[in-house]
Amino acid sequence: MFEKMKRWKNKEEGHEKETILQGPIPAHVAIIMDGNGRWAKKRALPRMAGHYEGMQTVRKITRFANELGVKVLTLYAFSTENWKRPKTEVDYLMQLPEQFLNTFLPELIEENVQVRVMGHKEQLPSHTLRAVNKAIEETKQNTGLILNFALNYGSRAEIVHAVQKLVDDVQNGAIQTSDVNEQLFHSYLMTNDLPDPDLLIRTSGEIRLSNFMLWQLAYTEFWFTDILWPDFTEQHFLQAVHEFQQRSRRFGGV
Ligand SMILES: CCc1cc(N2CCCCCC2)n2ncc(-c3ccc(F)cc3)c2n1
Repeated sequence: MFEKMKRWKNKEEGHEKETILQGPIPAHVAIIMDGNGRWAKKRALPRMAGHYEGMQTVRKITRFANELGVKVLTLYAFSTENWKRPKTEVDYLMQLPEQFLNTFLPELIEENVQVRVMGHKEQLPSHTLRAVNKAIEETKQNTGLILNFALNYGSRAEIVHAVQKLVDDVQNGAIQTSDVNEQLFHSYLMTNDLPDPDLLIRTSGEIRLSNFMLWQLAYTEFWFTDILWPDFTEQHFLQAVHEFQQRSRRFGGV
């Protein structure tokens, strides 16, 4: 009876962190942080207010994932397609890394978090690049959670760039065509020293990958939620990890 009541409580009120910690914790969690504009629109606020609130959720979920023992947290912060947004919005977005790091870098260092950025950094505004490079440099010795921001990132561009480098290496004799396999190809990707994501979370009800980590997500468990990113909480994160723990993962086997 007690166990039934406890299961009912977990189902009704969410999952206890202690219960989740008894099961496998996904080593690499990737999140497509969607719904910031819609969150603002629902409140008759400018879109930038949704991005600002979404940034607060980044801090909250980073702390919590680190507490849970997640090893890598990859956050899709800006896609190569986002440049098409209005200039005022892009300009606002491009100052968020500085705003986030100016506020939270001391806390990230305190919590032993290592900041990384994957994407085509060379196209970022110099002020943005300066801020992220400073954070990368100041946290590169940290051994806790790897906080990996996908910034000006597009998976198809990543794959094409990997093929170009691989073809160059075959042509200059660094490798043979017969050497090429999935493991070697992975070494040419931006995530070459990271494990593939075990769990992908996408918020705001969109059910698509949006050109995100197309190679790396081949065996990843997907968890989609209607929750808008600014409203995403530790409890939602626990729910996603709980569902991850419930799924038998077969990697294509039986
Ligand atoms: C450049 C676009 C962008 C957008 C953004 N949003 C807006 C869209 C998604 C929701 C989260 C808030 N955040 N939040 C943190 C960063 C960030 C990036 C790199 C870094 F080293 C430190 C922080 C961020 N970057």
